[in-house]
Amino acid sequence: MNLTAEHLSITLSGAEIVKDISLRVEAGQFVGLIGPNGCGKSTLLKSMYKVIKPQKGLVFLGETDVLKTSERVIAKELGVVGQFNELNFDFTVHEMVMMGRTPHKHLMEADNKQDYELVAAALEKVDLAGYADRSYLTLSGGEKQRVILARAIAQQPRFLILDEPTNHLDIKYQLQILQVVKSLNIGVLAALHDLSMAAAYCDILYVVKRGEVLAAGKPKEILTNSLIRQVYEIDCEVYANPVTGDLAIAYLP
Ligand SMILES: Nc1ncnc2c1ncn2[C@@H]1O[C@H](COP(=O)(O)OP(=O)(O)OP(=O)(O)O)[C@@H](O)[C@H]1O
Repeated sequence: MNLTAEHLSITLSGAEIVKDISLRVEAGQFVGLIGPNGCGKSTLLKSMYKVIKPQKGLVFLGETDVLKTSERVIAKELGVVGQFNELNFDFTVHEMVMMGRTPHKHLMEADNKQDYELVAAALEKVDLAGYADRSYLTLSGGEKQRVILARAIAQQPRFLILDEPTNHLDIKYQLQILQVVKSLNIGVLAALHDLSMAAAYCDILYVVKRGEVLAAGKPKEILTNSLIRQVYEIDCEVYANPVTGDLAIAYLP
């Protein structure tokens, strides 16, 4: 399933945070959104998953007009892993992940065998198989992040939006989470901070600065010394990692 944004503009408290952004993620593609703190990545993503209403523009998930369709209908197709995963009430890890099944069920419909299997499989995927009965509030930041991803996996979405999914994660789980997400083989739009990881996992990158798309394309084609300098105001040298051949970046003093 593909996702498109057409000419999105978002003004918050009088400031134009997202300025006429259009982007497209094809079915099965992993697309990254990169750019400095405060450039508007989360705001753009929130408008695409209906938490913020844009002043202008359209969002389509396949043929569905997202902004005109109910959250419940969208949630059958779209999974979201947001940036902040704090709760006021406590749930067990099992209950948290089971919430991913809600969009597929009628009101008061009991959880069935398939729901239980999907929840167990999702927890297995994020390496939290033994955590089902733990209280969510007692988990570390990285464990919480993986529970939220498990919830999105149990939801069986056809598209996934992720806002800094590797926040809080140590290197093992950063790699694991991106691999798990990639292995789902669904369209993914993810805001990412680590440029080398974004280059390694994303088919296409959109580079955002001050609410505008500065560049878009294949990571190896667009991540140049001059673009990184322009976006992040730092000096660097982009090179091919001699061990892996992947794009690597040396940040210069
Ligand atoms: N409700 C709001 N009212 C006013 N300004 C806001 C509001 N929400 C966000 N902003 C501002 O919009 C800008 C973009 O924020 P956003 O969270 O989208 O950036 P980001 O690119 O995701 O940043 P980061 O990498 O730090 O997560 C920031 O300057 C932020 O302070």
